[in-house]
Amino acid sequence: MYVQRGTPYFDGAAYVSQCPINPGEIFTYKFKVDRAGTYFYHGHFGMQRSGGLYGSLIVDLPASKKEPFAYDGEHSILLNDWWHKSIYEQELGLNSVPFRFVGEPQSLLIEGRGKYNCSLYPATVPPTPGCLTCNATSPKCAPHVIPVTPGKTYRLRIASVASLSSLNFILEGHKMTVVQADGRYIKPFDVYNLDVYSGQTYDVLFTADQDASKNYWAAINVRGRNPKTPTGLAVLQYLPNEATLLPTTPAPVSPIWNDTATSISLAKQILAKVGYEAAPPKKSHRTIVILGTQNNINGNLKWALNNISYVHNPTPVIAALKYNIKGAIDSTPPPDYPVQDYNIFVPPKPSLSANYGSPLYVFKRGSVVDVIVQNSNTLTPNNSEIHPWHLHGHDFWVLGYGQGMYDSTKDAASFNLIDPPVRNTAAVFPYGWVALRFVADNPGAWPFHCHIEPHFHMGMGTVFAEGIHNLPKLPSQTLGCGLTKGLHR
Ligand SMILES: O=C1O[C@H]([C@@H](O)CO)C(O)=C1O
Repeated sequence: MYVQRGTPYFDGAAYVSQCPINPGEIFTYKFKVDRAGTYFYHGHFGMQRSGGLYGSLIVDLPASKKEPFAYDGEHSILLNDWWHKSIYEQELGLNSVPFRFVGEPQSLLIEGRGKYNCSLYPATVPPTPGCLTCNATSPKCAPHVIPVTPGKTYRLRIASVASLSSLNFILEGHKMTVVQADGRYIKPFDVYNLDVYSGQTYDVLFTADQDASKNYWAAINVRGRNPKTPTGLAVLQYLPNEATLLPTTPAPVSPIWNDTATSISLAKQILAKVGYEAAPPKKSHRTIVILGTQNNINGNLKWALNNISYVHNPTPVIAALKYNIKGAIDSTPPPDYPVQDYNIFVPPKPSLSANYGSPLYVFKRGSVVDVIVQNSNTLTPNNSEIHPWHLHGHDFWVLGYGQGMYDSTKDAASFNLIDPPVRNTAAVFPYGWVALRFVADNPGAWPFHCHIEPHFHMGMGTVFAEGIHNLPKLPSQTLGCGLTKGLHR
């Protein structure tokens, strides 16, 4: 389980440690509700999120405070993708030689509901009886309904816990004003469709100002991957119309999946609301450049960062550092950005083999860190994918996006230091880079990883740590596995 704004123990230890929770065991998570906004929680291990372990988390402002925007009502819009194969089968495929990818999802879900055309089910597999009787009027299978009163303004709290898909959200015929990203204020801007990457949240406002005799579709489509999944649909119900009055219009269409330019220009429109979010420090103390590559390690398909494919540490990282447990963690420093002449536009050379590892980046507490994530070509020629990068325990400023190879002299000069958005998940686009700045001011050990569940599973992550010795005594519940066995201090 992962809580976005947890205590150092739980938004870090529970994840980084991989300490299993035994059946029947009661585990308490504490976290400080320190910022109003739209968040979510989810399980991270063994593809738990793909299996349905997630939910939304909404933190209201104290009664004495007001948002800098007005609305009459609000709805949660939790987005996800869904597979028919169990998470165990998916995980097994990812770990197998030859590799079997999870493939495109069977359905896209809005608030946990989606649909599937049962006639596509292979004739050899008898459909479940529920599947046969499912239709739009059966309450069990009906799409999610978003009721609105004509003329009123609503806040949609959109969050994506998708395992794989980058999604594009549309409210048929309605303009949306985007006011928050990842729970932080942004300069409001208007859109008719919005890209939402896994791990991101957006708060948007819209007014129910269309023909009130009809209902409308709320829709999600796949971006960034050649879609094989039909549009995910919910019903925007104009009261007092019946919820079962389905729109007669076709499912809304998003920009075509490989129109990266549109996604990049949308990302660049997202700027902080000045006066509500602080500007970043003008300089960083340390810059790390992380090259993400897809690699073949002894026949296994993996992702690697600077040639290291991340494997989880069997010992809780925080405990290993705090108690100096010998041999518990990889003491080799993470490699620097590898080969200067690396060509990001072609698949990695077979001679450039990656290795497994669990290196840690340890930062001085309070220091300002820049992270440049560089994207590259996968093992498939002419292919580079979107990766939403997510940092636990901190928000970062998104200083800039660029195409091609990052150039430290030229590109650093173009960083936005005036009003970059503050967030916790930012996409790196195909063949591009993204520059992030954060203050290492939250004692703990924090995963930094691609939020695509199979990609993290395949090694696309690392751990950032700071101020471990400033942590109080660790709760005994975080100890007990790996080399912390029997260590109850
Ligand atoms: O990690 C991935 O693996 C597949 C493909 O690259 C190899 O099958 C895919 O589309 C991914 O996103």
